Amino acid sequence: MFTESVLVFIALNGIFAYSFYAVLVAGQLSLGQAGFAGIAAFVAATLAPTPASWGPVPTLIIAILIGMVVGSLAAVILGLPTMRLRGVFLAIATLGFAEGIRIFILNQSWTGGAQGMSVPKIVSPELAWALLVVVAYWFWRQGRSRYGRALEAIREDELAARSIGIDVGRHRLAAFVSAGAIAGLYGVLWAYFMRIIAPEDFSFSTAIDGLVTAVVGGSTNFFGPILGSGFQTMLPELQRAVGIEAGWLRPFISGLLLLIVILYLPGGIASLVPRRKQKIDVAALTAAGAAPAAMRSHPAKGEVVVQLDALAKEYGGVHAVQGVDLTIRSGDVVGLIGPNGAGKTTLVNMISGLIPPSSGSATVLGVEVGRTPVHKIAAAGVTRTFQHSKLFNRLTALENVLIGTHLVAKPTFLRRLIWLPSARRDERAALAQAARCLDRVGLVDKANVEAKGLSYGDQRRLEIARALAADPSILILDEPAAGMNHVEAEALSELIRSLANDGLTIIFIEHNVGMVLGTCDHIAVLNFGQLLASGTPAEIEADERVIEAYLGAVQDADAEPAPGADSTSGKA
Ligand SMILES: Nc1ncnc2c1ncn2[C@@H]1O[C@H](COP(=O)(O)OP(=O)(O)OP(=O)(O)O)[C@@H](O)[C@H]1O
Repeated sequence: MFTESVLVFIALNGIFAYSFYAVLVAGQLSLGQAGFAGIAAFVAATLAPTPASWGPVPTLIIAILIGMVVGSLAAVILGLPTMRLRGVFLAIATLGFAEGIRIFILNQSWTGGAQGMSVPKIVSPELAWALLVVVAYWFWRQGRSRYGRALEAIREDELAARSIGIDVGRHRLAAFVSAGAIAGLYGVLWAYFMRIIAPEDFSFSTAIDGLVTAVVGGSTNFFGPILGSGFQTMLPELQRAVGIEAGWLRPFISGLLLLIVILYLPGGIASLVPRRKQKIDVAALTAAGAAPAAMRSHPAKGEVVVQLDALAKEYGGVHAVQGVDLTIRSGDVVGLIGPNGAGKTTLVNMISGLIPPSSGSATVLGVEVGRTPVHKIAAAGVTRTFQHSKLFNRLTALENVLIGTHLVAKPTFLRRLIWLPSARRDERAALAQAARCLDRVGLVDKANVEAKGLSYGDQRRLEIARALAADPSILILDEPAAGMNHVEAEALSELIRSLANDGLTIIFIEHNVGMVLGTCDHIAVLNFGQLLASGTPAEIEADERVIEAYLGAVQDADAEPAPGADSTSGKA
């Protein structure tokens, strides 16, 4: 059953599946890999020397290098214009590209057209498996590196990843290029094993086979593609061994399996293999006080950190924010209050760079927002939480916060590949930073719990810990006390004050007026998108316009709770 070709095919299909895995880990669905493999195989087979002149192994090494470079270049050419596409749109665009390549190869004389090209056979099972192990090793080491975590964050929630400071476009392109390089490697190995290559070897069905292998094997575990390939390649062999000839059986079982995996086993076959969960003794880590990650410098107390001038945002005819002038100074706790729909979230979305203003200007930590991408504003020192929690739900609390250290942690992937002790030190420093932040919000004992398993109040605190992990100068909290009980809200208020005492500037939206009055140095009141009033809590409490537009309504609601008028939690 394990003939030479079965062994080689398991390895080759595994390598090809890794080229899908490379982008699936970042949540991208690409079908361009067959095109990358095809162009790489034909170019390498044309340009590489013959075994007669250079010997078989050097010939193959040169062909592999050419193939990987060609595959990467093809991925860059396709990736640059398509990296903004998501889901099925990316799949269609990449599929179109791959088909274009196949037709191009089909119509060239140097490729032999439909007849294809003959190539010397050099690849042996040992060699194919050695290369599969190298590729698997690459993804194993990638997994728990800063780069690997960033890809995971992008897959789980792209917006949250951006607000943590991850350059999503660059990471997605990097993942795409690695997919191109590995597809190129596959193309060359295929060519130098099969003796003859034809454009049909790199068709749509080849891409689908690779994708199915990666998905069935599992795209959240580095050994998934090997399991998927073993399963997919062995299926027809098993069929033959038990004497079933039906040719439709393999595609039928593959299709069925794909359906089962998508519906019931999102982690693929790999998720059935029991895995040692990375349980981390956070308490020990916090106590040991490992070397801190590279922290940044912060503005001096009282320095202007946010300057809004005539800031406005329009949605069609809706003036969500109109002509807001506001100055925020370093170390202050600033509360944003106002009725539902007053424009509070729109305002903080502009400050954090999530949406550009329609007019006016906003300078945040010296950066002009509107022209600056979110991750650069995060890099300048602004992190945030969201009105509707944007945690990475399938990851543990600690993993969530660890991703939050992206901006202050050092890149470790390449050093992890060669086991440099400095990479381990930097990973521990990032872990210690994450542990400290969990400790700060009182979640150390929940470090190893998945985010989706936490209570609502804990999820809110976890989002704060994740935002703190980047060592920001400005922390924006959008309704942090929503869903918290009285005691939890009080603890949160204390946390906010203690963070401000450490020099952090905090801007927070909250409907719990008592908490806002008791926590803030300054309060800005928005009404119908305009700044109704701004001042100290005492000034705001005594302001007739504020009482009329907002505080009066909140007090009435407190006296007689009515549906939809929740003064303590607001809407989540
Ligand atoms: N993407 C959008 N498209 C169209 N209108 C929007 C959009 N986002 C916000 N708005 C509108 O802008 C106005 C301000 O909304 P915003 O969410 O900023 O208010 P808010 O004060 O945060 O309200 P809440 O307290 O309910 O969260 C509302 O009328 C809202 O419907």
